[in-house]
Amino acid sequence: TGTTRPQRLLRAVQERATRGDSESVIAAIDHFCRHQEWAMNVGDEKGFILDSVVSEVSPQTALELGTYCGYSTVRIARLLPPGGHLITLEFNPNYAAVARQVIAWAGLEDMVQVVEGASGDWIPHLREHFGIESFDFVFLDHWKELYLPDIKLLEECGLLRKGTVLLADNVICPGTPDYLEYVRKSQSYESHYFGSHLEYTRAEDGLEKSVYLG
Ligand SMILES: Nc1ncc2ncn(CCCCCNC(=O)c3cc(-c4ccc(F)cc4)cc(O)c3O)c2n1
Ligand SMILES: [Mg+2]
Repeated sequence: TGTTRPQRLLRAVQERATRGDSESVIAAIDHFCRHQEWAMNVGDEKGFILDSVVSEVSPQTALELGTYCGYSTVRIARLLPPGGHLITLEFNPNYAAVARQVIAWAGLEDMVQVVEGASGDWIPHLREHFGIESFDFVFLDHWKELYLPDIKLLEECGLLRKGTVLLADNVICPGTPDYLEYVRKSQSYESHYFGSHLEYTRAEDGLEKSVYLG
């Protein structure tokens, strides 16, 4: 019994961040992970790269696979253009419950939909359930071995369009070798690697940005 790490992270947000101020929520989580307990958020260094890609794409429709505590959800949602909307899939109901509260503390609940369940089960139903034609932006941060099957599923379901930008976390650590090989070799993608570090550590990691060419 006792609290879980996500619950302790949420308490740090509620104690340190200002309601409605997404920057203070991001700072509170980074402070908690750097000075109290490491957690698998994309973090501030890779988060800066995520911010620049989201700002460049300025997506009306965005999908995140793997919400965890909602840190990257807040980073993305705070940069969406007017009318923009983010759907984030989370497998673990405890993580989803914490993420909803973190997103609400940041005042971003109107732009975000946290959906509980497995990516593979939900992707085929996103169009009918949420009226999504296709995604402008997809952030991959869930089970590393599901990155490749899930983008193939997104392709098959017609949820990617010419120019859709995929951004994948952890392509070095823990690593997603089959995904990397696929997007770098496929004629359907234009890929670029952004070198960085595993969140809150000096270990090597990075983000792979892949534009779907149709
Ligand atoms: N199917 C489905 N659909 C939807 C879903 N939503 C969540 N899940 C389950 C995903 C569970 C968490 C995924 N994330 C990671 O595992 C992760 C790990 C590290 C890491 C850990 C230890 C180290 F020593 C070094 C690096 C760092 C990261 O940045 C990571 O993102 C889903 N599954
Ligand atoms: Mg990650």
